[in-house]
Amino acid sequence: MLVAMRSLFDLPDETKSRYQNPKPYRSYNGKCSVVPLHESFGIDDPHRLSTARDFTHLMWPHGNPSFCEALHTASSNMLELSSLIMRMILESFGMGAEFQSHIHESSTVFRLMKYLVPPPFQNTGGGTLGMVAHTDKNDITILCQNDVQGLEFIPRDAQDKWVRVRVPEDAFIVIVGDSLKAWSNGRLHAVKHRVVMRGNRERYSWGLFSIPKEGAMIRVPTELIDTDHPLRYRPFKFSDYMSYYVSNIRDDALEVYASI
Ligand SMILES: O=C(O)CCC(=O)C(=O)O
Ligand SMILES: [Fe+2]
Repeated sequence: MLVAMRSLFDLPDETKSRYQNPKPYRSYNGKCSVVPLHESFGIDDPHRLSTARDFTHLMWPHGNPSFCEALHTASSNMLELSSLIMRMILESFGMGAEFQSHIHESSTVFRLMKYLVPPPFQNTGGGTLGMVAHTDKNDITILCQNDVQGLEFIPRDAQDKWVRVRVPEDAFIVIVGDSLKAWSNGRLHAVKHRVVMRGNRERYSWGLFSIPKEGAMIRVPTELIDTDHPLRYRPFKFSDYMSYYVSNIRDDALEVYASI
């Protein structure tokens, strides 16, 4: 996957910019003014071979079978892992029977990300922001990276204290997003995270974002409401929440949008 990603990000900017998609966080996004070190693509469902082929063909009209194979295989395997983890989460709440409907109601976005080395004048001890602080909006995210660290998060009860994650080699990171937080009635925490670049090596990361399908409703199941856990979120359509977020980017979007 890393070899494949290098070949993708090494393409000329004009080629990468051919990838446009009206949905948020999909189109090629390169070196924007807020986070100039960051470049990314978001591809819907490349575990479907036809999607992986279409994307590959757009970037390499003469073909690039090894890229296509890497994209298709990584996204298929990470989808399997994501489904397994989702099944474990549902079972831990005694709701394993919901798994089939969850699968039926989800789709995926596979994101490919590169972070450049900060320029010398910015490459100081504090580091340079590679991705702004956010919570993921989807259900769960599975991330992989090369051996360049940079991910930071705020632990659940530590107001604004950023902690650096040291991701072991070949490990996956699993992040709960706002949708799963809302569905679980706040039992699961959607962690705030960001990327900070330090040092002199480029960082590559790639992730599978499991997303509620267009039109899917996020509704707290009655089994997860009791006197210790009164209902915290009203039912909402994921796509409406996404539209709200995109036009009102704010840290507490879920609470403002859906809390009771
Ligand atoms: O690059 C990373 O490790 C983090 C990416 C991330 O948080 C995201 O795409 O939502
Ligand atoms: Fe994220």
